[in-house]
Amino acid sequence: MSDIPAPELAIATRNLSKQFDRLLAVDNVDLEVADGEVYGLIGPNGAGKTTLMRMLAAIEDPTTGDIYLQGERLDPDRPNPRLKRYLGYLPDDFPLYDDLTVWDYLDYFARLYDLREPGRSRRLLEILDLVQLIPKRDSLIATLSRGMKQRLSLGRTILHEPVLLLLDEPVSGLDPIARQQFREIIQVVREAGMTVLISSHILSDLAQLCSSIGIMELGCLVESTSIQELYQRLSQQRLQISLLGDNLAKSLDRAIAELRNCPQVESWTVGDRQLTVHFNGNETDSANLLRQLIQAQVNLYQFQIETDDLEDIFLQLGHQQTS
Ligand SMILES: Nc1ncnc2c1ncn2[C@@H]1O[C@H](COP(=O)(O)OP(=O)(O)OP(=O)(O)O)[C@@H](O)[C@H]1O
Repeated sequence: MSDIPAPELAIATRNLSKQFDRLLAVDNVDLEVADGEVYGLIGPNGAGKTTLMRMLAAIEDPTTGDIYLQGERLDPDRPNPRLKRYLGYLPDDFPLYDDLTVWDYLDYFARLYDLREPGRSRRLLEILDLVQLIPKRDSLIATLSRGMKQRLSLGRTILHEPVLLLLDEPVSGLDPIARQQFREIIQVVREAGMTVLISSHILSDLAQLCSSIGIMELGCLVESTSIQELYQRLSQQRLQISLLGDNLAKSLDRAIAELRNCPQVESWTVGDRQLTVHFNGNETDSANLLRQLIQAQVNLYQFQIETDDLEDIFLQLGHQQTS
């Protein structure tokens, strides 16, 4: 791809690469993120996600290739102040100043962005409300929990009303409640029209948040597609059939005979009082199979359809390093 990308793409890269000495950290990446998307970037440790984000944030210069933000080329040799204003970048290791209060910290950055009063205080209050930190406005940053600190960092990132957010592992180390709070904020930000590129190893979070997913491996973007398309193409369906202990051997024989006769059954494994069946049928097919099992007097107490989630799909693709 070497065409000029369409302006409705919030991000487009063309043949983007980054070489560190002999290591090609980002290898010829053509990334496209449409306006208004939440795009999840996943991949094993060292795949090149942070390096890619740092180039998009204009912190790292590409070795080769081009970056377009909102259709406009990011020129590494020029300061690009307008493009940088589009962007809010939350790195994975951004320092907070422990002995400032929450308010003073945000106020400091608001001044750097040249926000003037009375708009500045209004914006700070809006941000504190969004990141659920109004009760903490006068607390020292040192006294905040990790989740609060991450929400404060996110608040700092969106102070200047960017249209594109780059979030590098923003939920790592957060507990489930803190992650949920973070997801809620991202939903609000998305509804406000921002485009979000987010990297994470917590794939269940990305599955809930993202409209598209990109998978990086050894510097290459090996998948980039909508989450629906990814599920349609790669998600497998399983039936879990749990058997009662009474007459278990007989039940198992009868169940296996029915599975053999069912054209939608691809294979099965037998566990402890449990059959896991790879099944490619629809709801009617599974209803028919259930009826057959009951008519054959299989002593079952559970018959459940399960579908691969994003983590299953990722592992299935062989990217074993992600937690
Ligand atoms: N400044 C640098 N100098 C030399 N090598 C670097 C530099 N920055 C990154 N790398 C290397 O580039 C590769 C990609 O690193 P990067 O941090 O982009 O991966 P990642 O996908 O973000 O990993 P993680 O999931 O662990 O954060 C790694 O092998 C890393 O060691």
